[in-house]
Amino acid sequence: MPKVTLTNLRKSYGRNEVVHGVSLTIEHGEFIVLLGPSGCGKSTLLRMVAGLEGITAGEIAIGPTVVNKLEPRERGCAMVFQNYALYPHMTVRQNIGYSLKVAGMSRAERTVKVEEVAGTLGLSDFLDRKPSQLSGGQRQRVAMGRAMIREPKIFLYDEPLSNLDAQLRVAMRVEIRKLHQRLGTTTLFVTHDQVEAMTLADRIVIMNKGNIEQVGKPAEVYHRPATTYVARFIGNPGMNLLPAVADPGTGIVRLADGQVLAYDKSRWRDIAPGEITVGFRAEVARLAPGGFSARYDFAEELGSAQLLHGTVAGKSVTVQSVGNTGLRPGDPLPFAIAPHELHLFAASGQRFAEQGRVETPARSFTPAPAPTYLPVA
Ligand SMILES: Nc1ncnc2c1ncn2[C@@H]1O[C@H](COP(=O)(O)OP(=O)(O)OP(=O)(O)O)[C@@H](O)[C@H]1O
Repeated sequence: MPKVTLTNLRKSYGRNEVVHGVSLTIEHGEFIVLLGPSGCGKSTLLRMVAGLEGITAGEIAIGPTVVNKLEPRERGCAMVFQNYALYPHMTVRQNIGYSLKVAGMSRAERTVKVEEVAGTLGLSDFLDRKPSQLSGGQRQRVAMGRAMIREPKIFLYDEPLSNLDAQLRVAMRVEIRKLHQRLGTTTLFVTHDQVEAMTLADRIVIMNKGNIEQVGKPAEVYHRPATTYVARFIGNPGMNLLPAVADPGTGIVRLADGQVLAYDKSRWRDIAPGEITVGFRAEVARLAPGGFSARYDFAEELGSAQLLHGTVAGKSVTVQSVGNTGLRPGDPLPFAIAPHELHLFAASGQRFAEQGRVETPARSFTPAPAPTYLPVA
């Protein structure tokens, strides 16, 4: 499986530049997710790799070959679209086998290959149905089968799960991940859904207005967001971000309402005194009387926990709690945050530099005690 190298890739429509010089290497066999809000240029980037859009400047290489001038079919990519793009008058068998037929493969050979791919995707019982007789998830599997049968060097997915209901999306996510484990095909997957990105990707590329904001493993972008944009975009809810004034001498930050938070002074480098943004995740705040305090607004029930929404220094904050708090709107919402859980960003939105190597926090894991069995009498 080849690697894909994008070098300083630009795209303009008329005078409007929508991709501003993107460079990215997708390693051999890697699953990369392009993530960003609507209009950030992720589909354009994918379509440029596929050859469906021309490029304005820069270079795309698949393996050692620069493919800028190659036709889509010469690039070895197979694309799966959001709307499936199946032929409605053809059966599942014909849809999956169509590219082999066009390539002149015999009927007998085609039958073997189509049945093999259909088996992999759990479609064996539907081969003689038309797309209109299938569920959304089954149609999407046919679309994947059509891509797979060409044995592409690269899979390109453009929001393939957007038209599916929530449960089916989760099921298809698992199938796509398993398929990737089995085939190891280099994959570029576009989505605006950060949960999809976190669960599927080897590495996530977070895009903002035609630029790459951060590239990293899911845990990296979650635990060490490079900018406030990433901090807000990744995680559900996104990171709490509050404007503050830093005092690097004492290692505290002061919010607009005068409340202070202490950060880990030994960790952060080059914190200039003055305005910064301080961030923390909802799940690291502990409800604690006498701690830092917000005004309680309302709660969201998640089943396993509650998200408590409040206001501090005129900004919204969200903290997680387990169990019923009995709080009423307007009550104080007191909580504490350990200094090492705070993230510090410059006024520009860039994360401040940290000392040495900072590991992604490891979750402690305590094995369950071995079960004890009563002797059978
Ligand atoms: N054919 C076109 N002509 C002019 N502008 C275009 C064209 N295609 C896309 N754009 C613009 O390029 C920008 C990037 O579009 P793109 O479709 O890549 O975004 P996206 O991140 O994939 O968004 P979405 O999730 O909504 O598909 C947008 O501002 C869009 O309006």
